[in-house]
This record gives sequence, C-alpha cells and structure tokens, in this order.
Amino acid sequence: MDRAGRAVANAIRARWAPVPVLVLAGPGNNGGDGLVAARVLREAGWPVRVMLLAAREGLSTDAARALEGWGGLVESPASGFLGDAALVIDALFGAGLSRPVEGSAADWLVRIRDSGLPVVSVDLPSGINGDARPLAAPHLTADLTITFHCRKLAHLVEPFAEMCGETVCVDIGIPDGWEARVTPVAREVDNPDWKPVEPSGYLSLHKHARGRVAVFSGGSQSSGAGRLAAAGALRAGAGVVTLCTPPSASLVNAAHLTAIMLARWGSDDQIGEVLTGLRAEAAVLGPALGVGPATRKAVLGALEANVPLVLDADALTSFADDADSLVDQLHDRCVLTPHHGEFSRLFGEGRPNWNKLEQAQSAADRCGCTVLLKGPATIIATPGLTPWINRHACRWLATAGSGDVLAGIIAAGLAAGMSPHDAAAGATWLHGDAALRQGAGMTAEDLPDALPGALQALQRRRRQTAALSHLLSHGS
Ligand SMILES: NC(=O)C1=CN([C@@H]2O[C@H](COP(=O)(O)OP(=O)(O)OC[C@H]3O[C@@H](n4cnc5c(N)ncnc54)[C@H](O)[C@@H]3O)[C@@H](O)[C@H]2O)[C@@H](O)CC1
Repeated sequence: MDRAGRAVANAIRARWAPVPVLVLAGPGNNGGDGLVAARVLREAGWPVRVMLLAAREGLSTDAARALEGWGGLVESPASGFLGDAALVIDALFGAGLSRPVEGSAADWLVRIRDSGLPVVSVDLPSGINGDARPLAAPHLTADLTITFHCRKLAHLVEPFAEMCGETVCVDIGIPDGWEARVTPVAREVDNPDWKPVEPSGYLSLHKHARGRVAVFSGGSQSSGAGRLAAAGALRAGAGVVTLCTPPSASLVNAAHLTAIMLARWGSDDQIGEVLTGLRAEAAVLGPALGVGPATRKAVLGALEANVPLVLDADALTSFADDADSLVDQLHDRCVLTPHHGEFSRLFGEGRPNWNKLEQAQSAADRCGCTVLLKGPATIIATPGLTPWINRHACRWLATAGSGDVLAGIIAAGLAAGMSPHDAAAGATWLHGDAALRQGAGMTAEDLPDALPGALQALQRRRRQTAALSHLLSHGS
C-alpha cells in the first residue's frame, strides 16, 4: 500500500505544480492508497485536505494504518465539500467495488463530476468495476488513473478505458511468478508473432512458399474493398495474392492492380473450384460483396472447400436473419471479423451484464472458431484459448475501408500457416501500428503502404526482446 500510495503521489507531482488537493478516501485499501498519497504530497509541501467516506472504525486494517500515517485533520463534508480544491484524488472505491454506488457516496461522485475539477483516480475511477461490466449508477471520469502491477479489463476496453483518462500502470514490487498462479482473463497483444516475414524462413523461400491468398471482389460499383484487402495481404507478406473478380469488375480491377493477380469469378463458377484452381491457402470473403443470397452461396461454398477463411462485412450481414445457417457450417480455421453493428446483427447483445470479452468469447464458442470483435480495443476470442486484446491502434482507423485491409492482413497470416488466433492478433497489431505511423489524415489506402515500416519495427522489437531474454537467462 505504501508503494501504491507513493506511486500515486509521484505521478501527480510529475504532472502538476503544487495545488490544493482534496483526497476522498473510501473504507477499503483503495482509500488506504489515497491516504498514503495524501501524506506524501503533504510532506512535499502540497496543501492537502482529506475526507473519509466511512467512519474510522469501518476502515480496513491497512487503511486504518494509513490514516494513522496521515495523522492530520479529517474534514467533514459539512464544512465545505470541495472548498478551494484544485485537484481531487479519488480513492473511494477501486477493485473492491461490489455493488452500485448509492447514498452519500453517489452524492460525492455527482458533486465531483459536476465541479469539473481534474480528477486523479486510484486504480479505477470510482463507480467503474475492474471487469468492465455495464454501469447502472454514477461513476467518475478521471483525467489520470494510476493502477498497480497490471491493467484490469476496464483499463483496456471501451467505454471504460476512455473514462480512465491517461492510465499509468506502476510496478509495486509484486514478485515474478504471480501470473503463473492465476488464469488471466485476457492478454494484451504486444510484439506478436508474424510468420509471413520471419527471418528464419523467408530469405530461402520462393513466393509460393510464403502463402497464397485469394480475395473475392464485389462488382463494378464496389470493387475497391476487395483491392484494399488484397493490398493488405500482399504488403503483410503473402507471396501470391489473387483478386477473384466478377466479369463486371474485371476492367476496373485490372486498371488498378499490378503485383496482385486477377482471376475470373463468374456467378456460375463454383467458388470451391476457384479456390482449388488457385491453390489458395487462405481466402477473404465479404468486403463489398453485397448482402443477399449470392453472398450466402459464396460463403457456404467457400466453407465447404475447407480453406482458412476470413469472413468480414457482407459475408456476415448476409446471415443476419439466420445466423445458425452460417454457424453450423463454420470450421476452426475461420476468422470472423465483425464490428459492433455486424456482431449484434449476427449474435445479438448477449446477457445484459456481459462485458465485451464475454460477448466475443460466447460468440467464438458458439461458432467453434475465432471471432475478432473490432473497436478501440479489439478482442480476439477462440474456443479454449486466452483471448487477446489489442489496443495498439488509434482513432484514425475509424475510416472507410480500414477493416478490409485488416481482413487481408489476417489472410496473409493464415496462408503462412499461423493459427487463426495468432494470425488475427498479429494482424490487428500490425494494422494498428500502420495507422499510428500514418496518423491524422490517413485513409485506408495509406495502410498497406505503412505496413513495411510496421513489419520492420516489429522485427526489430522481436530481435531486441530475444536478445534481452538471452542475456537474462545466460548472464552477460
Ligand atoms: N490487490 C493488490 O495487490 C493491491 C491493491 N491495492 C489497492 O486496494 C484496492 C482494493 O482494495 P479493497 O479490496 O479493500 O477494495 P476497495 O477499497 O476498492 O473497496 C472495498 C470497500 O468498499 C466497500 N464497497 C464496495 N462497493 C461499495 C459500494 N458500492 N458502496 C459502498 N461501499 C462499497 C466494501 O464493503 C469494502 O469496505 C485496489 O483498488 C487498490 O487501490 C493497492 O494497495 C496495491 C496492492
């Protein structure tokens, strides 16, 4: 608790010049952290006031000890709640929030929120629970949240992550090996594997050994999405990418493409035969294919061919009225990539108190394959595996066509032999990294061009991590 409280005080001192601070402390250890921070700030010469939500005898043992350490005045709200405070430290409830906030606690939250004062929350903004379940009561929105050891789900998934403001995770000396004793609910994607460009293999390989991807194009009025997916696949490392195009879009596609091959895909062609003819090792279906029976037939045909498949956009929405007819045919080498709207059209919202992780996991379990639920935090769920969460991304990805590029990148990973779970994770990270490189003003067309930079950065990071772990295990 001492380290946690000091970390809170230090994070504040690193960001603000001394200002009058009001510390609001709850009955548990979260309140104790706030009381330690109060003492440390006072020792640093800051004007600090403290208010307790609970009676002294209702405090946890550690919080009572922290109150002794504070040793100063504990004010009552009756004497003027916010007074001259210019900054509020919210240490009311953290990980121990067990029910909706009501009564005087709720009143405090509303008054702080309405004051517009900057808020620093200890561990979590009060009223938000760590496992990111929907809220039914008042909560705070913080400017800065300091959490300890590792982030909780609420620090990662929307809308809660945004409510935490800047989130800092500090090491408080919890010994190594702690993770081995608990099952994490999810893992954050960081330095992912990306087999299509692994140095061990690709220098000695030819293009066909790096994976063959087929992408299916919409008609003449909607051919761009397929080209974006194909460009994503090629830039992400697939050796051969073919855009299968209906005759109506042949000319427009041919006029736009150079390294990407073209193949005819007529309405009478069996999609399985097209895939076999191309010896496709992964395929993308859905971007701008159109919603309706033709797309349903194409998807079911591709599923029968048993090729690793990325199903996106219209390939999902075409089954919105009859999800079972899709779910029954899916196999474990499929990746479904819905955004929230496509997800709820297909699977509904699930139980009212489910968080985003549970929604995605339940859909993956029902489908028997990987489901990638897009958003500021993208969730990747696969039956029997720990879900991935990717936050390595930026808001510029909310632009038309960016999902098409992602579908193509995933297919490149699948064609190189990656598992659907890891291909989806690696692709999401690379897609986010490409967007971070382009920044404001980027469009989906810019993403494939940014992929070489993202891939090279990932290779550097992985080399550094490998060198570091070699050093740690063998000594210098
Ligand atoms: N777990 C750890 O390893 C560490 C935890 N630390 C701190 O400990 C906190 C968790 O401490 P606690 O488990 O004591 O939990 P909290 O301090 O978050 O809250 C628990 C207390 O609040 C009461 N409570 C819960 N919901 C309420 C509601 N809606 N209305 C009124 N009262 C409510 C409970 O009855 C209990 O008295 C973390 O958030 C973090 O700040 C840190 O000290 C660092 C180490």
